Amino acid sequence: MVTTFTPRFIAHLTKSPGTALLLQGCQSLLPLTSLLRFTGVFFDYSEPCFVFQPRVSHQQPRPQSPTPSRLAPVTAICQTVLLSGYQRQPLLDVPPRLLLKIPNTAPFSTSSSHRNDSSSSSTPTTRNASRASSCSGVAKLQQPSRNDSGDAAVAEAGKAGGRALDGNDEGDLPTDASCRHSHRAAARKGKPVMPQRGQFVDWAQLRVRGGRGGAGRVAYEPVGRGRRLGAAGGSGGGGGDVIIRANNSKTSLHGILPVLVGSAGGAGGAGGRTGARGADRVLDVPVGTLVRIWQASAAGKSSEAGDGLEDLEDRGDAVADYGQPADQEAEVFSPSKGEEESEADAHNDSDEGEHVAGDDRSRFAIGECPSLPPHGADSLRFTSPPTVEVELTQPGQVLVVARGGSGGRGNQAFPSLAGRPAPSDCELGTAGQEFWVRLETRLLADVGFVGLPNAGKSTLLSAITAARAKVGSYAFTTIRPQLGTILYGDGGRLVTADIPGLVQGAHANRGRGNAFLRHIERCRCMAFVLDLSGGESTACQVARFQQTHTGDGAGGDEADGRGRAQDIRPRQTRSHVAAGDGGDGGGAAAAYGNGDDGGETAAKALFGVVPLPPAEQLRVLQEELRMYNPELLAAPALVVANKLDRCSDPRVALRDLMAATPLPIVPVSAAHDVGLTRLKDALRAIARPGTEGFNT
Ligand SMILES: Nc1nc2c(ncn2[C@@H]2O[C@H](COP(=O)(O)OP(=O)(O)OP(=O)(O)O)[C@@H](O)[C@H]2O)c(=O)[nH]1
Ligand SMILES: [Mg+2]
Repeated sequence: MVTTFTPRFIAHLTKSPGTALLLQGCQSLLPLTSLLRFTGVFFDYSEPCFVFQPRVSHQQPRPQSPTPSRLAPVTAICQTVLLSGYQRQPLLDVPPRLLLKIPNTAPFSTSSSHRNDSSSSSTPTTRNASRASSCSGVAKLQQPSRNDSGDAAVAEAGKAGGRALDGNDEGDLPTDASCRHSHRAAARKGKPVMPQRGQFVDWAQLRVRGGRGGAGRVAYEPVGRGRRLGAAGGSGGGGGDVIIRANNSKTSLHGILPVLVGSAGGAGGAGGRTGARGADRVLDVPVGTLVRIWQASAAGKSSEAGDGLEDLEDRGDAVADYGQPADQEAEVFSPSKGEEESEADAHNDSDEGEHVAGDDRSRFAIGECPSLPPHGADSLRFTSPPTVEVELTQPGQVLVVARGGSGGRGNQAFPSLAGRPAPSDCELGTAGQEFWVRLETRLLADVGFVGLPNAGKSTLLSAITAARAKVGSYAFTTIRPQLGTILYGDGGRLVTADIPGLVQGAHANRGRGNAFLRHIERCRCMAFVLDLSGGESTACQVARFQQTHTGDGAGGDEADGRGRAQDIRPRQTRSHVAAGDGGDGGGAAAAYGNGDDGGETAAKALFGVVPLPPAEQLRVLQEELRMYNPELLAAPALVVANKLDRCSDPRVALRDLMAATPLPIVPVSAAHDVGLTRLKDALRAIARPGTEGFNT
């Protein structure tokens, strides 16, 4: 019996919850890096070893050391991966329950290091050696789920039984510095780290390259007695494109590979045959994904980044033809209604990086970004505005992000002069276009919980759904949106989203507000979660503090926003307030840090806790939404007056709140399970009017 490994299969394995990769000594990290690229999961390259221990589902794993004979196929597998490169999906045939081990005796044999790690002072080899003894363990790999492409948000959340889709703790896109940090931290503790399937990942960045065109052929018409007749060498086929397609069944950008390359075109053949066109590489993304494209102009620099492309293919003369300012819209095509349905069905199983045969190209309505002068900047790694910015708003919309190179001409295409021998010239194919792409998506939920930090949104989500959101008595506990599903007795369900807390000035990206606000745009309705006691709603003070001490706040470029957002979480280990040391907003907000009380004491010491009346909280929130996008306020909404138990005089507080807003108000205590049934009915009534009535 033989188990077949494809990169997609490996990706499935690594996405499956409970799947583990075990790290022990490695012989060569080169195969390792290739495997990792295929899986889309980046581990710290300094980790000394990787063990893949696949097992057949009905059999128990057999913990044992690999024998030399078992080690043999590993090399073959790695070589297959390397040789096939990114051109084709290699098929790796190994016996089941094979323990794959790459001993750590050879030096680091590639110049590639982790993306953005090139500045690190210690070499991978050094770090590798220093940590070689720290890792051990047993790998458990599960068979992938066949139906991995995911359903709509409702189904996804429902399938998970309200399981948290957030990635608060571990497992995220490989390109995030903070994620790498957490990987390292976890790995130091001997824990394998990998993304959890179903996590909501709202952005990804990757490099795309069209496939190289096939080479032309030198051939001649059938010869007789050594005589050369006319030229008959065909031209090479064009390289495959890299295409991004909006897919209704996708809800997250989870598991997107960091590099996508179209297949190379086939070489020309004798008898004037043109080479086959390379297969397209199609990346399915959720509907509503914003695609930003940067020209990969700094070829040398990007190769330093260690993505390994240069090892597999000559860089050639990839011509960047994106030069369009971001405010101009690129042309995107949508399929007709009928096509859309059939497309969705036909590609339900599609995954990131799926190859689509050249013949199928006609089935896609392909939109192309217009050709414009190349951008002049040397490095466009998300430090400058994107050259193209497109939002895929309709299911089935496709965008060609990198065109494949054209095939080289065969000798048949060269002019032959009368009386002269047939031409013996031919051309190589040209390289495909190459770009950096950043994807951003927004979650789709029925109800979004919007509130200041610490208002109790996550507590509420955990109380009314099966999701287990992280709760902390400090601001910015939640830094990524999280989904949960409310299940009703009659079978109804409602997808709710816990949006990270907004601070005053969020519309100007303070406290990474833009990244959070854009999720609210995709919520059908809103529940403003207010702290009825007002005591812990220190967000406004945080913003004020940041403004005073940094002049800038915690906002900033979204490309590094995630790292900052992590920074602005309190540092639990700090025992005193580090006021005023923040070079940026993150440092300032870290001033909250104070282990036991979650920073409350520190906040009080800094600001003096002036309870923020619920009506004022609501005003701040609505103002931020209005400044960000006035249309948001038109969405159906209600007010959740949380922390009823903490309020000294709830009647007065509620009366004041009712005087301040016409919105329905539902008093609850999420922590003490008070008023939650009523809240669920109220949420249903605004999200699905007519299905349930309620009174406030
Ligand atoms: N007494 C009381 N405390 C509550 C209630 N709801 C939440 N809390 C507490 O309030 C604190 C903040 O709760 P979270 O759910 O983390 O607040 P959040 O709005 O998600 O905060 P961010 O993620 O920072 O935006 C925690 O200490 C909770 O235990 C409640 O109904 N009563
Ligand atoms: Mg929270």
